[in-house]
Amino acid sequence: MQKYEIAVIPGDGIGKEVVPEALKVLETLADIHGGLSFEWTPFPWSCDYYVQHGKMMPDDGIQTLQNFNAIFLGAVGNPQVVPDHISLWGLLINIRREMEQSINIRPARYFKGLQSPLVNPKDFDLIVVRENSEGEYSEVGGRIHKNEDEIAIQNAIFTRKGTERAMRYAFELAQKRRGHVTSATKSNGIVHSMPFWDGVFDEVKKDYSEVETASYHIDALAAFFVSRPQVFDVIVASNLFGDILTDIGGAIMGSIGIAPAANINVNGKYPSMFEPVHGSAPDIYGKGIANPVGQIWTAKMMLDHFGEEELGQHLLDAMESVIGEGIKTVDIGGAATTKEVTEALIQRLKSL
Ligand SMILES: NC(=O)c1ccc[n+]([C@@H]2O[C@H](COP(=O)([O-])OP(=O)(O)OC[C@H]3O[C@@H](n4cnc5c(N)ncnc54)[C@H](O)[C@@H]3O)[C@@H](O)[C@H]2O)c1
Ligand SMILES: O=C(O)C[C@@H](O)C(=O)O
Ligand SMILES: [K+]
Ligand SMILES: [Mn+2]
Repeated sequence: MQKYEIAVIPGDGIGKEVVPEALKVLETLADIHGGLSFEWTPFPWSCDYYVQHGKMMPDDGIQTLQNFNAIFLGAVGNPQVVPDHISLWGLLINIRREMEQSINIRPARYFKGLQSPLVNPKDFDLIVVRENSEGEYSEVGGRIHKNEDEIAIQNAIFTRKGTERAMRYAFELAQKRRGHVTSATKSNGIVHSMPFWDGVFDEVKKDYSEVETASYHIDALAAFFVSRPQVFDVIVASNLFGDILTDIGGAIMGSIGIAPAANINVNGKYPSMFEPVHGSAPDIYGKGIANPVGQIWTAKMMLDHFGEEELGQHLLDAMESVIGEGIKTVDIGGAATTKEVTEALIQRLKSL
């Protein structure tokens, strides 16, 4: 019996609604498989935890998480209670950095049965490799003076190691896919880091001569995600550019509530973390209507990471089948609740 020990952090808002649903689905898959099991260890780290303890997670939180095979997280953020930069950096970004989850992979693809807002959605199937540990996300800088003299300085950090690591990951992924990598740049406007980014890309691509490449400024690329997503295979992007592109990826599929993600530790020192692209969605929290598909597809990425690809494929097939029948939440044009979607999916998994 293969056992996977998973740290579960539902977090805030709809994270608390969709994570339990995804766990039910994973339990069903374990039963179907017969040879694997999950042991869930929940952690209440969140904005509620912050209100009680003055921090998002305990000081030894990272050490605690080290003992698991993976971390399964919902979403972080409740801006009415804790400023977003405090909650994000106190939990999500803290884990990404401390646990050296330097790559964030985020697929988007045309999904049967989903109503894409694109008038003519071609059969797109792309994956964004987002640099996840540096770039525009940096605590280097500060604020000085007050009022009209106030100054805010925010430095971006681009290391050769981190940049090359993201790019090599993208090229190796492309070798297993359709053999194309697009670089997201902005070297016309950002005069130091982005010409550097382009230079590293030009060097790295020489090692993957069979992979085709393209490079677009992020503004044009964002527009191409809308106007012709089908031309892309793998896209490599800095932390911020990747963040923005992947919300667009969700939107063109039909809803950001569907988009999955995996924060990958590539050096094997720490577990990886699985959490969907979307946030805590305070505007719909508590109504029971959050789309669980992003969290459930994220569970599929965790199964793939464990090498349980067949089980992951079974889950994806069942998801497509349920959505195709119109059992879906309001954000993608249906009327089902979070729980109704999950229940239908579980029935489908058992019957397929
Ligand atoms: N990875 C994360 O944990 C993460 C990601 C993004 C935002 N956040 C945080 O979440 C909070 C809200 O941020 P935001 O509003 O910018 O982004 P968001 O992703 O939470 O919501 C954006 C929009 O998408 C909708 N949406 C998101 N997920 C959905 C789902 N599963 N089903 C149906 N609709 C869904 C929301 O209702 C909202 O209208 C903030 O505190 C922010 O910092 C956290
Ligand atoms: O900015 C972030 O990385 C948080 C969130 O928007 C995400 O995409 O995970
Ligand atoms: K999330
Ligand atoms: Mn984001």
